[in-house]
Amino acid sequence: MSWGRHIAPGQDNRKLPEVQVVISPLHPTRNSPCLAVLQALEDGLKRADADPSVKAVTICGENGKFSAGADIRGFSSPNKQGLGLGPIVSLIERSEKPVVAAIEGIALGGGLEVTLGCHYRIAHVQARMGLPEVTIGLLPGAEGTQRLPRLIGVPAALDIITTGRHISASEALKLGLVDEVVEENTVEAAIRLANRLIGQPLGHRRLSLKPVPKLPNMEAFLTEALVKVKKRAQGCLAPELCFQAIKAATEQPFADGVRKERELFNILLTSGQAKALQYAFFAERAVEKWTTPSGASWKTASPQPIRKAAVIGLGTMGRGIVTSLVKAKIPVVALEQDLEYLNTGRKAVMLLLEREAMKMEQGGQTLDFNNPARLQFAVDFDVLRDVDLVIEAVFENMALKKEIFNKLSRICKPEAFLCTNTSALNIDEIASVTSRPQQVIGTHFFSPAHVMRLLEIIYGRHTSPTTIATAMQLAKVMKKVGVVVGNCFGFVGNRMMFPYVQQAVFLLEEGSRPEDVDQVLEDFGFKIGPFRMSDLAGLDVGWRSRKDQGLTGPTLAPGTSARQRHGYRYSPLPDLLCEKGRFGQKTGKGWYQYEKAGGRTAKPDPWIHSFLSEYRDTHQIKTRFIDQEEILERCLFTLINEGFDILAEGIASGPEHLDVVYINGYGWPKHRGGPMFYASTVGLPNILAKLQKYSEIHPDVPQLRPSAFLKKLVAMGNPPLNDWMSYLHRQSNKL
Ligand SMILES: CCC/C=C/C(=O)SCCNC(=O)CCNC(=O)[C@H](O)C(C)(C)COP(=O)([O-])OP(=O)([O-])OC[C@H]1O[C@@H](n2cnc3c(N)ncnc32)[C@H](O)[C@@H]1OP(=O)([O-])[O-]
Repeated sequence: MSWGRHIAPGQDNRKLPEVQVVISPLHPTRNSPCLAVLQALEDGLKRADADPSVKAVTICGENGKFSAGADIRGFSSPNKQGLGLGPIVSLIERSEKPVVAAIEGIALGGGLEVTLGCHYRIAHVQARMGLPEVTIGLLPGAEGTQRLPRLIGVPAALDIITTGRHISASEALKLGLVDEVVEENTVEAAIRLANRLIGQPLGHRRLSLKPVPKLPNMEAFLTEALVKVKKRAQGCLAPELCFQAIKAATEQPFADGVRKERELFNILLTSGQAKALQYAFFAERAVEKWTTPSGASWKTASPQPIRKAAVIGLGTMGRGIVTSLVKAKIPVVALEQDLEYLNTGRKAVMLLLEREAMKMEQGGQTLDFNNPARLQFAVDFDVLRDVDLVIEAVFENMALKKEIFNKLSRICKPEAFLCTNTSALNIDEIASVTSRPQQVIGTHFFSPAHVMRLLEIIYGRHTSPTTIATAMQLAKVMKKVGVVVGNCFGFVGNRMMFPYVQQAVFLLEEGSRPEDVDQVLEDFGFKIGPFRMSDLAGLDVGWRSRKDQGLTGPTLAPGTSARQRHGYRYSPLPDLLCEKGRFGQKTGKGWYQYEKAGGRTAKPDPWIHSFLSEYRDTHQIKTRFIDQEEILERCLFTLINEGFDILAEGIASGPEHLDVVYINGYGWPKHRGGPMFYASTVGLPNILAKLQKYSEIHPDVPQLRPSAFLKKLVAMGNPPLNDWMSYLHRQSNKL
């Protein structure tokens, strides 16, 4: 090579790099590699600048990956490493020698900001880029909010910075974020370009010197954009502060914009939200490392390949599951009980797939689903003989599920895995009718299954580690977050949801209106409050389950008190609504009224208000004003209390599991880190004191009685969340 020397780490075989710099490793350790990396980058640049034989510089990453950005753990370390990156980006930009970034793999966060200091950027066709700081509660604080709008304009910069989405190399090229996309060796292409640039003027390539491209209606555009950003943020601070930083770029000179960016960054850094979001980032990765109380673990279990899968039942859940499998490129057979159901299901699946294909096309991807080798519809169980895995997604009915599993056990090849999509039924009972209980597992999908990320993976008494590992691998391939949990009624998610919804209904009995309760929980950050949720899901679902449990309906013993079951408080309100045909959105009436059956806009319903007051009169309940604090505490603290019981019983192996379930399956606001993280921020002694208070007022509600594990943790001095599980079996002499 003839162009002189450059900075190129990890390219020893090319005999080029005399100055070696690694920008940031993909797997940062907990120490402070960032400081070392920054120092090395700064030293390398200074040496290149001082050395007259160096004519141009190339910056690349190690092992085919440019950089995943700053070490996220560093933001909560005392020296806040990573914050010195801005001046280094400026140093790169000021270089009198051309600097070219060679982007391979990923360039995210601080990594992409480094490239914005470079004079040119070349990306490999497979590379992905983005500024995901917003997703961990921050903003691109290395001058990225000031440089990106200057490079690609305000609308595109706003989109990328406030959503944190990753973009492909082809989109980056279209936007002007990179100058060239190559299919060959990116570093060599960058070196070639650097060679051509030697001696050419660089002023016009220094982004800090460029104006932000004007829009004819910048003010109106920004006003409208802020409304959208706030709406999407649902109480999360970072998107709005990202917006403010970009707005500063449109109004102020570069240096002032950078000062504003720093000020906003510090607000975010010290906000509890950033801590919660960063906890959520690591929690999601921690649950991949599953273990069970019997000692099975991700470390020793190996997943089996799934070359062909089947889905039984093409109702709402089955359709979404088929769609997810097709998107994951797993050939799938979709089975229904007869041709009529099959045709309805087929139409619905094809519609979903067409919509998904359209969405994917916008991102430059294709979805092949019109090929019988990829997707086959059938009514005959015989077609299941060669599949590696079956997901049964029929109606929640134990007898029906057992019948199907018995059949599957006889028809499927011996090594095939049998999964049941259930939200509460006993996995062991389902497995008991098969000859291979070790290959039976629960896979609880969330509706709509092709959209929702959560997959609760429930192992039974006999489920083998290989089966768990295979289900986890399937979740990953389907781009879902698999969380391994034990077998109990409602598993983790629904079990914690029961007391939450129960409290919401009790609050109606005592004086609240559905819209009051929903508002408080939506203000907290839930995407949707419990009554809007119940209307959306359909009140009849819970009604059917309560009838099966003998809590209501014809099997209820005559003379049972209306508001008591088994000696505890019970509210018949949801049953009464169902008896009146108010099933929620599907019937146009539920806890709210809708414009029509199937309508989606919930309006407070005066009928419900008078129904509630008549109900209170009938049962001689004195209506009282219930403040927001009580609504929030009673709903959330009972949910958290159940979480402590779940941990104590070994149903989940750590609080992160519960948090990941709630964030990904139940609309819990991510910027509050999940219910157990939230509990740790409120303080366990506070939660305990409030539960004790409410439990004294409502002694007939066992869900308000504080969990023994919660009490123990408080007695042990309120340890930090990541130490909780180590206290499970320790003795406390204060109890
Ligand atoms: C003023 C300052 C300005 C700069 C701000 C920033 O740059 S903010 C940062 C902006 N950047 C981001 O927000 C990017 C965040 N990262 C990602 O989005 C993804 O990790 C990925 C797309 C890079 C790779 O996805 P994938 O599915 O291939 O792999 P995976 O996700 O399983 O990760 C593998 C392992 O690496 C770990 N780890 C990864 N990145 C970081 C990190 N930055 N830090 C720490 N750790 C990190 C991860 O925890 C896991 O560890 P484990 O469990 O093995 O011990």
